[in-house]
Amino acid sequence: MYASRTGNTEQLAHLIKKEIEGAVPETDFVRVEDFHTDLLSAYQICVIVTYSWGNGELPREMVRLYEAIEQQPLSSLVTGIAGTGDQCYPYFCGAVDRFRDMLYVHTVLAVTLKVELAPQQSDARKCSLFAEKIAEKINRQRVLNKV
Ligand SMILES: Cc1cc2nc3c(=O)[nH]c(=O)nc-3n(C[C@H](O)[C@H](O)[C@H](O)COP(=O)(O)O)c2cc1C
Repeated sequence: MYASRTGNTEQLAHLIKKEIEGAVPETDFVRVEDFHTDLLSAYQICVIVTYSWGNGELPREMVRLYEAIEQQPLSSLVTGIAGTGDQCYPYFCGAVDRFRDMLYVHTVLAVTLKVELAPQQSDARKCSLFAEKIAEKINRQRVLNKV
């Protein structure tokens, strides 16, 4: 799930999606504005990709998702949070940090990733590691749930 104004975060979301598809059989790829938060509990994994706004704030369109995760019982949802930002701003990728802190408390947070503006070739490896961390966490959850 992603939010993007000028395309950097959408590019990052596509890279992550490509990597996750190699690790997870069935995925949906949606802009956050098009996602019904009532469906969150139907998913095993939720990956959020966001830009930052204001002074390291969440984009307005991400607030509904943030609050829904905070309020719903999603303690076995495996999550990952990634984002793009600009180091010129004092709070680089602040929205990633805000999500990270909330997801750590309310879900099974597997991984975080911050990328400077548009993703570069060197970020592809980071996206691959991001997907690996998600897959590892899902496998661990499966083992734990069997015990
Ligand atoms: C008004 C404004 C405020 C921003 N505030 C921040 C910020 O606080 N922290 C940060 O890391 N980036 C900030 N950015 C940079 C964007 O998050 C960055 O350019 C991002 O890659 C945009 O993603 P998008 O192309 O998907 O829209 C800001 C950009 C604008 C225009």
